[in-house]
Amino acid sequence: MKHGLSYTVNCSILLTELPLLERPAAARSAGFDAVEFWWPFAEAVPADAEVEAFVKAIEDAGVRLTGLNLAAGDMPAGDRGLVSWPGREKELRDNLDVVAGIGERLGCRTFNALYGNRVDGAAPELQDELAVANLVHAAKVVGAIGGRIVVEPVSGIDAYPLKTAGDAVEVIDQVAADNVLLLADFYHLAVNGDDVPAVISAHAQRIGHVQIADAPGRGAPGTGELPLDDWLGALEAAGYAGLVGLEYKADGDPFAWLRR
Ligand SMILES: O=C(O)C(=O)CO
Repeated sequence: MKHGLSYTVNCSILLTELPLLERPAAARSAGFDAVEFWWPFAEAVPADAEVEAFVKAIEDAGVRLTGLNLAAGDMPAGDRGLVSWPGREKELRDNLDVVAGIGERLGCRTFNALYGNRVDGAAPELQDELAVANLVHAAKVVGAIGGRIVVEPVSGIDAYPLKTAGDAVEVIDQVAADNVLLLADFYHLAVNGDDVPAVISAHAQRIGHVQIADAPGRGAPGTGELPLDDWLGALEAAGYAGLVGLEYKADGDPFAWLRR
């Protein structure tokens, strides 16, 4: 390893052979003390009992919840966030209250606000204005518990407008809140053709979270061609001291590469 950064297991993409609530304990058994999740409920505002079961699963597993995505719509159907989606403002705000409640109870302070896809019939400029207003609000809500919002460029969905770190930083600049930072997912950035070493040099101070997967294929490190270890070393040397989210797909033992 060319870095000393610690990992957090993304339990929405890993360990998916298990029911969601069993994944934190499986991450713990595999030797990790930190997990992160995409929004783990079908609804933006789930029933109290569902929230209780989720909180209990994390607490009982003895892991920390280190990251949580805001509700993002129907992810399997291709939705990637509500932040710029006209007409879903109330749902997003209601969701944020639940998110902050979970964050407060579990000590989670990093929240991924997926931007949302371009919507047919909506003017992109108006979607972008709405996104900035929603992110200002989100920053206030999670700021009240000492939290931060991270904004993520994503690959694989043409309609998702934030492709590069520069696209996300442009939005973050407009929000102009200290607790809104870049989520640098090296897989998404590389697949979208971004220059990851240049992103690290230009934006290391504004990176609030990092995630990794190899490309092509979004598999574990070593299954593709990305120099992830070099990039993490460069990121650490540039001052990043946060966690690295393991956000890849895996068959068999998902953590074998860490023991090699
Ligand atoms: O949708 C994805 O691929 C993500 O990384 C969401 O956080």
